[in-house]
Amino acid sequence: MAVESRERGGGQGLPLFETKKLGGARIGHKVFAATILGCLGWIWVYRSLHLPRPGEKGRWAWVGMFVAEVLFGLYWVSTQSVRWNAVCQYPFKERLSQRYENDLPAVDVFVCTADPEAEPPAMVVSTVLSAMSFNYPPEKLSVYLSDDGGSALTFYALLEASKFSKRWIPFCKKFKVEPRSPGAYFARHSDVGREAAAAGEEWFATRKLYEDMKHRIEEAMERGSVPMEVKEQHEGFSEWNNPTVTKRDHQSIVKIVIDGRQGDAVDDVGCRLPTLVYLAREKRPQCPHNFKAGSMNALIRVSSVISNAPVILNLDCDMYSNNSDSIRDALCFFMDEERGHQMGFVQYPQNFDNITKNDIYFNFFRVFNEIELREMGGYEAAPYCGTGCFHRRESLCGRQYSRDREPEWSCEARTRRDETVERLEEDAKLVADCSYEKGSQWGKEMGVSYGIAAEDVVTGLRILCRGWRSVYYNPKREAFLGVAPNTLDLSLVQYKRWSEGMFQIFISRYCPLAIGHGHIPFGARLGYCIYLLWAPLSLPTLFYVAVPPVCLLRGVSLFPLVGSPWFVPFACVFLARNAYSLAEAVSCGATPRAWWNSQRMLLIRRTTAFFFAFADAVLNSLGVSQIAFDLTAKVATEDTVARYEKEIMDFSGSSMMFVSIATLALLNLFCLVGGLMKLGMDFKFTGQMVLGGLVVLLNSPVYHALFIRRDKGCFLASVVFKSFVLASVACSIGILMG
Ligand SMILES: O=c1ccn([C@@H]2O[C@H](COP(=O)(O)OP(=O)(O)O[C@H]3O[C@H](CO)[C@@H](O)[C@H](O)[C@H]3O)[C@@H](O)[C@H]2O)c(=O)[nH]1
Ligand SMILES: [Mn+2]
Repeated sequence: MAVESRERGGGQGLPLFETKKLGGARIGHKVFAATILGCLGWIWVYRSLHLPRPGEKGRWAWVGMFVAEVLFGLYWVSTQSVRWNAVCQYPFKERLSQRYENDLPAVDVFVCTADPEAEPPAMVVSTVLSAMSFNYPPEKLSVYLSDDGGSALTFYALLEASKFSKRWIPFCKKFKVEPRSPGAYFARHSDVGREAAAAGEEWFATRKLYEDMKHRIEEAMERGSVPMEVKEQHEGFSEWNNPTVTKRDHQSIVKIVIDGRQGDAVDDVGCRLPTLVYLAREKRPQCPHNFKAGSMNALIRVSSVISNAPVILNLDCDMYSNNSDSIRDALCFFMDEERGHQMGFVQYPQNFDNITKNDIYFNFFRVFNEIELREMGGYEAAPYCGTGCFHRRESLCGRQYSRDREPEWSCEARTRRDETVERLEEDAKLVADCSYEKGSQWGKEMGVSYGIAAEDVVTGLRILCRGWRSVYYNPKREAFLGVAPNTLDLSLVQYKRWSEGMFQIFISRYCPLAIGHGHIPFGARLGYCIYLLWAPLSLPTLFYVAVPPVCLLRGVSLFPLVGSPWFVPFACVFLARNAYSLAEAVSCGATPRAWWNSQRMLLIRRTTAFFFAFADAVLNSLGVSQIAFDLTAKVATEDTVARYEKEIMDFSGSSMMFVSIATLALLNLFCLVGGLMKLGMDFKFTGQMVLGGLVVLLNSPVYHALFIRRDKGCFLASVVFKSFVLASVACSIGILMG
């Protein structure tokens, strides 16, 4: 097929994508890296030469500082692996359509949702509608919604969306609407805008239809049930007739809501509609369902029965498509005649449409998207990040890459064009049953991996180890936009899941330092470790922010005298590292204030989420605890949203993480004040005071919430009480020991 099509023209022989190396300040970076490395060595020499002898005061603190500094140093070295190989990708979708417009492969889009309360169905179906209206031949497009909430309300919302799509898709195509999520589009464009003026009546009518639909869905949500007359209209609701059907206990439900093969599946202007499928895989209390990984695997199998497209796009339910050409861009990487055959997956960055100017919770992965992922892409080993990712079905299903196999783009021979809908649904239900996976390779060699809270990253690594390559593509116009957590609690819970999952990978047999020889370049494997080691990084960080302040109270000096030559490397590392990270963030579009906020969030994450993740991962590996998937809620009360938009931190929550945040902040404050009173401005302690002073400065919103603010986003009284007690105990121990 490839040869034949190429002859049809379309810039014959020209590649479908180009990869360009990003040059930039390479020499400057090398000088910087060498300087830091030199200084790190200098610090280590200082520590080993000045270690207090056994029995001397502060020996253990010194040993701890030494170990922490060695670990920070090594970690820093690994972060350099993703700072010298950046590339930029340029797909040529015009060439793609010139050469292959009639032979484009079918694409299956998977959208996962898990809970109608945390993930409102109105939002979910907006994402589904954005996927249905991709600029792509509809007969080759199928959209699957996996509902782990097993909720009739979500099914109802999908039915509503299928009706609305008949109006929405032609509207999008006619007026070249972007983004094609109706929720996002109407939120962004008002009725006095240019768009409304251009489309006139039709614009208002479409918005009215959308708002009525949204209203009906939200009303059903509030009532907690689907309207009776709707239930009677669609036999699909009979699945929920049995009162024993609950979120955690129900049979497989598969409903082909739109069957794209049928002649009558057309929109308001007579164009074909894409296929639309609702899936709630079987759930039984005694049967582990493996969270999102389990739902992805059920989707892979169910879709193989119904449409079996060779390309799969995976989206979280909040990640709507912001660019209707993303499929075409992604296909350029898979279909390029030279290099396409080895591409296993194409990852787009995760972006959000609710980031505030100074990004108080450091949600926006700016440097990660603009620098680190581009570098991983430079190694052709971009990680799979769970959403916004196009997969080749065969690589996701566990197939080894082989040079000799021609890629198979046509739908598999086993197309079931003539099968009835009922038959397809019955067959699909079988593969969505719990029993289907028993004793199989699903979750192991096939599909998305089980047992690790970061199922996406480990799955990506395993695909790379089977010889496939991966691309990271970061287009100018964001391809997908989602909802970032808007409270501290949500953000920390999310980071806890990520860091725990990633550390689990590090201690599993898929540790990238141990596997991937010959498949994944060493630099990329080291690059993976940056994230996989988040959790253990909490230990030296906790030491570094808890022990020096206590030592200050005790009068134990941990840093060299200001003015002595030994002070130079400390100052150098501190200044150069921060200046560099500030410059990096600003060059990626962050405000200086956002950078400052990011430093606070790094401190908070490392001392809370990462630490608890570390503890849980260790317990988990000992078999004491089980992995969990704490969903990130995508809705919040008005009060919370208002605080988020005003960039006021929200500390409400009773988790131990909040106790840790407040305790560390208070400890540093008490010790700094105590130390200053006891020691005055002693140059021997300047280093410690500066360190403590910085921690206090970073924590200013914490003190504000502890002592001044009186709104609902403050710490709970119980958290305040516990942290005062803990901080005071730590200080007293310090004083007594001194
Ligand atoms: O049992 C479950 C739990 C979650 N989900 C879905 O998984 C997606 C991601 O969940 P979310 O709570 O939004 O987590 P995030 O932290 O935002 O997710 C990131 O991190 C996860 C791994 O930790 C990846 O699975 C996600 O794709 C990635 O976007 C959502 O669409 C959920 O509906 C399920 O389908 N079933
Ligand atoms: Mn999410």
